[in-house]
Amino acid sequence: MTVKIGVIGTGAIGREHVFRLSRKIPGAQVVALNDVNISSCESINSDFDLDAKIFTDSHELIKSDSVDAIVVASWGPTHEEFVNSAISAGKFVFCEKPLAVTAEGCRQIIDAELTGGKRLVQVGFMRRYDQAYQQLKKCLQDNTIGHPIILNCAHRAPHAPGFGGDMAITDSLVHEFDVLRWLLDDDYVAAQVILPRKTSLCDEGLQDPHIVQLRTRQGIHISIESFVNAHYGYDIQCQVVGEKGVAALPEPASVQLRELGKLSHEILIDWKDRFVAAFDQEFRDWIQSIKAGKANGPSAWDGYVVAVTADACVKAKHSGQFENIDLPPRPDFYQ
Ligand SMILES: NC(=O)c1ccc[n+]([C@@H]2O[C@H](COP(=O)([O-])OP(=O)(O)OC[C@H]3O[C@@H](n4cnc5c(N)ncnc54)[C@H](O)[C@@H]3O)[C@@H](O)[C@H]2O)c1
Ligand SMILES: O[C@H]1[C@H](O)[C@@H](O)[C@H](O)[C@@H](O)[C@H]1O
Repeated sequence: MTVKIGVIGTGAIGREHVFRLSRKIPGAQVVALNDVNISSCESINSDFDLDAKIFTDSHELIKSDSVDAIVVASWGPTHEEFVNSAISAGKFVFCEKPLAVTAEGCRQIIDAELTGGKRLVQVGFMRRYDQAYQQLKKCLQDNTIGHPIILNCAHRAPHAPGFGGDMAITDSLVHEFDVLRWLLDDDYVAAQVILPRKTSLCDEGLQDPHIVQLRTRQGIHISIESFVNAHYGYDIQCQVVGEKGVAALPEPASVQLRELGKLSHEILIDWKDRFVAAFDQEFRDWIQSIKAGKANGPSAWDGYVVAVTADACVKAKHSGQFENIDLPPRPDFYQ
């Protein structure tokens, strides 16, 4: 069986996903494209030698009989509308983060899925599929370092073009908010945001970096440095301090060089290169889950928890205080 896919949003990541679904993932075929910028769909068809039908109306693409499942990779504020439309059409939908830009929007998606009685939504939290994070999780599950007590993490990117307001939290740190609760099998109860001296090497008016502190139900203290204009590279760090040892996320493999009086390693620059294998695995799993008839990756509930966490962090950034993260009980549907 080939899963026929329609992709909404063919910008930077939409283009990447069309490429991987068409060239790398068995059992998938991209048959339909939609973007407000039609020329980006046309160039994808010609660059990847595809013959996908270009829809000018995203809702027509979602309803089309020729489309089995939808990938939403458009601008964040459009996600909620397209995911709800896919649920109404009874179709599987993979939605890039964020699931919705408000926690309330995520909650409504959960309600729609619960009413339909079937898990259809997967959210694009690809770090769970990254081998380095999986190795770190295995180390914690094996109790190698005892109970985790403190996490020291960093999310550094060279530049953040187009970033404004609180996007370092709502657009970037959402990856940490998802992957760390998955890593620890825990949930957050409170957040505080500390604002260090601003870098002078970013757009005027932007606060960068941030230090986000999270407290979990088990009492674990998490500190995440978000520095999205760090210039030197794309660098994701996660160190877990346990009762009897320390475990750190493995670095991406790179050749160790000794030359001209230096010992060096390359550091990646682009997020696409850091998580390429994770994106591939995420889509392999998604296609398998569609064939099996039930979405099983990061769920609408996970998208909701992340949105509640991001809201608390934004509030904490402006109040300077610890803010509570209040979650209702997780519905059995998402266990
Ligand atoms: N998982 C990840 O690591 C990751 C990486 C990058 C981006 N993303 C997410 O993917 C989404 C897209 O990001 P991007 O970097 O590709 O942005 P982008 O700006 O390059 O692309 C967004 C595309 O959406 C299109 N679009 C906007 N409104 C639309 C609408 N109403 N209908 C159809 N198309 C519409 C735009 O024309 C554009 O082509 C964002 O939500 C972003 O947070 C996730
Ligand atoms: O949209 C991107 C993407 O999600 C990357 O994985 C993340 O590290 C960036 O900071 C973010 O802006």
